[in-house]
Amino acid sequence: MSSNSWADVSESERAPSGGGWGYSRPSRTNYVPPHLRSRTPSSEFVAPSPGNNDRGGYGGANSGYGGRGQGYGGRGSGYGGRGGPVGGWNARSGGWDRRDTETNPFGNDGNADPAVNEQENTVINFEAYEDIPIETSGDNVPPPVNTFAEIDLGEALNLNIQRCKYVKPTPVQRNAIPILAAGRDLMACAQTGSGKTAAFCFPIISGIMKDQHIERPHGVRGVYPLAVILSPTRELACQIHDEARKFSYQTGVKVVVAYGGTPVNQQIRELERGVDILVATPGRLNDLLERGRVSLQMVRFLALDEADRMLDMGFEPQIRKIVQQMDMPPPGVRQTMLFSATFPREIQRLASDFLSNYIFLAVGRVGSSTDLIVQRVEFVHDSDKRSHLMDLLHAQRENGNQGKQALTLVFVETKKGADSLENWLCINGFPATTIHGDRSQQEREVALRSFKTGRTPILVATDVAARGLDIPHVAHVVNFDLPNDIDDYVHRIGRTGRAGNSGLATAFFNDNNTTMAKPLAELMQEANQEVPDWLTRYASRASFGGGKNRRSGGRFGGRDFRRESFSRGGGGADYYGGGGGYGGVPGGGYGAMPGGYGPVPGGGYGNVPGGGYAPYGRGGGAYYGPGGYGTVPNQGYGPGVASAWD
Ligand SMILES: Nc1ncnc2c1ncn2[C@@H]1O[C@H](COP(=O)(O)OP(=O)(O)OP(=O)(O)O)[C@@H](O)[C@H]1O
Repeated sequence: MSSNSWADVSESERAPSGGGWGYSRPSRTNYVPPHLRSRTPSSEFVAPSPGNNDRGGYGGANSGYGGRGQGYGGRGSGYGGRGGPVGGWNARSGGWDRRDTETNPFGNDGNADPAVNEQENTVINFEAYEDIPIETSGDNVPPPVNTFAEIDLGEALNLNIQRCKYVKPTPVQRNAIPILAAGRDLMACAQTGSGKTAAFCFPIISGIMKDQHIERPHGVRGVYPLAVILSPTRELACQIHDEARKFSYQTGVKVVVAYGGTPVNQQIRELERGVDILVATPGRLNDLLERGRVSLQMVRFLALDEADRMLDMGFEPQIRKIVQQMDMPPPGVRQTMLFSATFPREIQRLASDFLSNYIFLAVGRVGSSTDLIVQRVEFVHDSDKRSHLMDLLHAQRENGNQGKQALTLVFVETKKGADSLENWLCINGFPATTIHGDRSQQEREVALRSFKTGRTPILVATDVAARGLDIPHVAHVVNFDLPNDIDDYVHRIGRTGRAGNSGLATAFFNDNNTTMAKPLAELMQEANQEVPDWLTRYASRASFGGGKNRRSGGRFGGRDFRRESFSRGGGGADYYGGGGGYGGVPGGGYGAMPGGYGPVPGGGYGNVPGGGYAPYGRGGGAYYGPGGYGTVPNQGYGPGVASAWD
């Protein structure tokens, strides 16, 4: 395969000014870093508005869109469009070289010296990613790469990739990075835990590194990030910030995070020390914009992580405000990238407002869960849920599956329910903590740390922890209360089974969840999971079939909505690929389990021939026997096999 260096980008895609990404490249002396700028006596930065175009706004004479001197779209030296960057590498030594003082984000494991880290990342099971169906649609899609080396990311970033022990790109990285590196907009859908964060961070960081002399407006106060990454939750924003700091270590690219629930002035001070990449939650970013402390006029890269959530009803107005009503360059000038594991069709349609001539990428079946997660669903009445959970936890404990190496994440519907369940678990000898929207940010952060370190190996959470969080050793996700939306279920269970590892997800289902029966049964079937007969029966009852199944078409999965809108069955390969797929679980999948679950007559755990989930059936053997979960070749939790329960 030919290399996909940025130097290969076609002439027509390049910025008209010939200046890399179309940025002005004034002499270094013009550049004033924010921390110096804020010290100069100057007028206050005013966030541009339609009636205020004289500074920084669209059409302004000096720095606005269409401005002739230095502005976006300006002739000669303007921010005149996008394209693959050209020109040499840069560690951003002009302006704010902070490499000497930068703390090492790799910490003690660290390994700031990549030579120490030559060993392959043994955590990721790359076999699990072979044969994964991939679909791209859009014009002139850049070809995928097989190695990071094929992409011209820059030496400093390559060293950090080594420090992270990423040896090979994951499928979403193989496909998304060349697309983004070529300057294209992207809507990318890839399964939970498959490495989407790096897929959008790498091109952003290397894109910024490529620009030697980005000129930010000076003489006015304000902070001018070059990239904005938005995340729906504070914890996820922090996690992306931590990751991005590792990736940008010693590159001179500065990453700052801003999120609610913490003092805004502290964040403003941090921002004023300089920012290239701003990771933020929408509420806090709007606050900063309204205060006139941040300007988006220099933004070249916009990434929405969990993009479907960001454009869902709750967040959409805030996102529109940030992206369309402030001073952010429009689509086509900035580069926009949307990532999620789920992309309902109506959200895709909405999202297309933010994109320009974009490529749609689906890695795996859109909105599907990964085969790496064993999914079980049990019929449990509300009144029995606690004792049922207790049974599961006792079983784990008896099998030695607890503590730091086997964390359990329990999802509930309400904040009150979370507190009450946490309390009950603690009273009953299971150290637990909780995270939900009624807790202070400090409490949330303490809880998450306590869970990650295994001090409290059970975390009871609302949906605030459903998306994006990458917590090693989450071995079991329990949907104590099922969500009302199948996509939320996909994200919740995706807290386990990450980066090629196996995981277990158990859902408690009862008559309150009938609308979920059909989408849940379909999802499980798609992921090669054993669907209990009783669930199939629920799913087949017409009155229960509706559900909040937002998936497109008659077929489970969904795809680029443009294809569905514009072609009727004719064009395009079908990427669903059938069978096989992600986990490649041999032998009919996990626990080809005769007998049923729960209330099914003649079924239930205890009746699983040859096995049974201790303490329900202590026979050992085929399924959840003592000594480990299952005997699925390569992937299972059987004795002697590296197990998520170790
Ligand atoms: N190329 C790689 N090699 C090894 N490990 C990787 C690679 N890329 C990512 N990872 C690791 O895989 C894990 C999952 O990555 P990440 O959190 O980006 O997943 P995601 O696709 O964003 O998941 P979600 O949909 O839940 O947000 C992380 O621990 C990350 O460090």
